[in-house]
Amino acid sequence: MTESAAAGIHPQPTATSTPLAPTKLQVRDLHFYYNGFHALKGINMDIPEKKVTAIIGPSGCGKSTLLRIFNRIYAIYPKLEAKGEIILDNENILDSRYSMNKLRSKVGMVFQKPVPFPMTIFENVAYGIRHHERLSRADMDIRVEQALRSAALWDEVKDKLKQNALGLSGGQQQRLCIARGIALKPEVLLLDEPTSALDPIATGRIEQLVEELKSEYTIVIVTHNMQQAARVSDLTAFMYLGELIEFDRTEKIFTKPTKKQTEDYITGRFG
Ligand SMILES: Nc1ncnc2c1ncn2[C@@H]1O[C@H](COP(=O)(O)OP(=O)(O)OP(=O)(O)O)[C@@H](O)[C@H]1O
Repeated sequence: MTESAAAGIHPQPTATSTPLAPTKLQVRDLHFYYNGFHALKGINMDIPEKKVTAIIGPSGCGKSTLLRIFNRIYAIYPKLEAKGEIILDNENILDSRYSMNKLRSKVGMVFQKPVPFPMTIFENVAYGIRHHERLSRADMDIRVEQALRSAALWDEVKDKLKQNALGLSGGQQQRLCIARGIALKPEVLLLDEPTSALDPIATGRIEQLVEELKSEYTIVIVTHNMQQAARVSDLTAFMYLGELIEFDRTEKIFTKPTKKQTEDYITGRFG
């Protein structure tokens, strides 16, 4: 074993790159089937800790499918099947014995459209925490405030915590959903096109937030927006027809991609 492998630092699956950080999620020969349809074909990638990894590619290439496997959302549907391994902290999260509760506490997810619960701003954040932990009233107040501060929303909502969350703007709702995810203190945060329903100002705030959050969380973001991938991510994965075509440092993907398909996509020749 090499010294870096022994230290848990795995090279990215491209010949030229050197690892940015220890690996947090190791994807090994991952295949995914929707009722027999082969949607992901032998994906291998090492996602580094406390960095932002973007997944890009044309519609239908499997970006969201891959992201959702990281917290096993598919497991609730009987005809969906994943094969291969995803190692998180030395354990295979695809193993049916791996506890879903544990996975939910380690891996948080934020969806494309913000979907606050129809309850107060405070309760939106507190709800998930209550499911996992018993906290005193005072401790809960602190946790909710911390989460809202981390999501850069506290100053805007601190005087209206008892108001219904549905009264917030779209951008505020999305930051509330991020606060809800952060409140459980996950290690990995999955963002599925988190700004596609937002205006440019709200998008800018979320991008800034992603930049701030990466000091504490391993972030994986799916985006249709290549400029966004270039702005926020350290590494970019380009997918096409269920395969991982190229995965490297973002700067390299956008300036000197190795594969022709990547180049064609980033220069707008297809997709
Ligand atoms: N529930 C499903 N049942 C059957 N096939 C599905 C299902 N969801 C996705 N697929 C198929 O799997 C493939 C990958 O879909 P996925 O949603 O992961 O792509 P994507 O890259 O995220 O696309 P988009 O950018 O349009 O969101 C596509 O061919 C899609 O039609």
